[in-house]
Amino acid sequence: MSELIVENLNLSFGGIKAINDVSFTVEAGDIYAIIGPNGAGKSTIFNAISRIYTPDSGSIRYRGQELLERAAHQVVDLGIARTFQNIELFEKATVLENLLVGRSSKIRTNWISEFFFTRNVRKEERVHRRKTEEVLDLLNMQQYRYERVSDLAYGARKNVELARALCAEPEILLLDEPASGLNPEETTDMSFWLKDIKEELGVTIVMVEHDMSLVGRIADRCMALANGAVLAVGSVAEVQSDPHVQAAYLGQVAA
Ligand SMILES: Nc1ncnc2c1ncn2[C@@H]1O[C@H](COP(=O)(O)OP(=O)(O)OP(=O)(O)O)[C@@H](O)[C@H]1O
Repeated sequence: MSELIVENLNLSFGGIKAINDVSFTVEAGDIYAIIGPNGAGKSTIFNAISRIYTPDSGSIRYRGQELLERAAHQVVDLGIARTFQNIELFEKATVLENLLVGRSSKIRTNWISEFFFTRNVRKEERVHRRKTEEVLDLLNMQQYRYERVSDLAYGARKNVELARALCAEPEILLLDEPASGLNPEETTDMSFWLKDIKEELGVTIVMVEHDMSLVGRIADRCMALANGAVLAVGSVAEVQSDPHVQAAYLGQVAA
């Protein structure tokens, strides 16, 4: 089943055409990789899906619903969570506190019941804590629970960001460069976490990634972009062997 259908997306910043008639489809349960050289438009696509940017034209349908008719907070409520290229966490807060922030889209009680700390609030808090513990277990992060984010190494902070996105119980996870800044061992760990998230939680993953070793290991489908336009779509092997991709993307990386 198609989970996300992007059609004829166009987005310009002044004279720069960041996205040029981009269309692609993500099937439910897949890991879908978006690759391309710097400035290709990868993050802009994520920002359009999560409604930070409004495209000039086109359509982004998630399970049949037009996302361009929704505001950013509604996109999260629909089950789409994301991470950012540059880690965006509350640095002075603990890991657990950051994860509880990830639960905010699931909070159903209002400020009056919270003020009086009613039974519903206590019950809801238990559910949030249980969910965050499940995520900590899944990503093997229990030992970091009470650590301040600012005290963690970079690789661990990347995991916290992933964990926080998972705490929203998403159906689709948009990951902007999950392996950037990670060493080879951490990248291997990340590939296992992402496979677990796909296989154990059934979450669809769309990831922007430069690290082709990670993409090759886990992506079911791949789209290559350059200058805002689609160069090739297919399996990772098909996309990597496409002559347009080799010229535009791999050529630049090798240069
Ligand atoms: N807010 C913005 N204002 C103006 N131009 C922007 C803005 N965001 C992106 N761009 C431009 O749009 C184009 C696509 O940028 P984008 O960040 O999507 O590329 P990218 O493929 O994610 O690159 P990278 O791999 O370096 O992150 C670039 O030319 C970029 O300079």
